[in-house]
Amino acid sequence: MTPSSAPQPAIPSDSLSAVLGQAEHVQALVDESALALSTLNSVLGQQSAQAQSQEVKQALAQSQAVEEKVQDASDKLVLVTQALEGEIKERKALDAELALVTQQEEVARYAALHDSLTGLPNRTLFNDRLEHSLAQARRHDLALAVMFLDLDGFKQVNDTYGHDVGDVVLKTIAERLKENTRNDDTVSRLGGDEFLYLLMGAADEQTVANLAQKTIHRVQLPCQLSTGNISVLTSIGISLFPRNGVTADALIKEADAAMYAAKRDRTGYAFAK
Ligand SMILES: Nc1nc2c(ncn2[C@@H]2O[C@H](COP(=O)(O)OP(=O)(O)OP(=O)(O)O)[C@@H](O)[C@H]2O)c(=O)[nH]1
Repeated sequence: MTPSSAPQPAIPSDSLSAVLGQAEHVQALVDESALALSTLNSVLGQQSAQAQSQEVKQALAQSQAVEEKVQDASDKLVLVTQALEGEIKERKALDAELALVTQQEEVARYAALHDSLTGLPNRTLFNDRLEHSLAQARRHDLALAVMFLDLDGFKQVNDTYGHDVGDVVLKTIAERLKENTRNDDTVSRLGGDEFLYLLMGAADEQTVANLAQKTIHRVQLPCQLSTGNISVLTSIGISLFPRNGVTADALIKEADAAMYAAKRDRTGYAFAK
């Protein structure tokens, strides 16, 4: 993911740190040369002016001029190094800001696509995966099924034990549904006590019916809570691609209607007509 709002540094701080290392190395060499020249000049300068030959006087004057230049270069290098250090500090702050923005964008993206209570994919992500799976199913002539789950009498759990206990039950059931899901499949929480299940490559009706039966069984296993064991039942409606619809909306609608029939007739699960 490329964060859009984060400022982008032109040169990474690592590269600048390498340049700073080189500048410090040059600084050390220049300082060394300045010291050597200064020592030499002071030794030469200690001879009395009369004792100095014309050549020595000239060499000394040149050498002193070079010493001044080297010292000047050393002073400038100090300024360059300081500027580089300041730049690196700024770049590091920028890097940290960039990492934070990236992390915040990831958190926001996750939150936008998942249910906050159970951590399951939400309706948006489910729709996205269903659309994608439908495209694959059309292209490769694959079967696909949508199961719509709605817990039975869940309101009673909230009313009897409180909303917090209801939340724990929802999380426990979500965990079981997730464990029951194969890699290609997706289980999502639609909201409230409703879940959607996308089954890829559902070979035949009997296989889907078996999975629905297994899911009903897993959901109704007692949830062991500190307040005692709570069991909830679920009703499941199933729609098949392409028999009951060829779009995501149609398949979910048909599965929803079948779920109501299963709830009404107390059959556990029902296929869309
Ligand atoms: N604890 C908890 N309860 C929720 C949450 N979201 C929705 N509910 C409750 O879940 C219940 C769902 O309503 P219904 O599906 O009509 O309740 P039900 O008793 O299962 O009804 P049937 O499906 O007809 O059996 C309502 O009581 C909501 O208040 C949630 O996040 N946590």
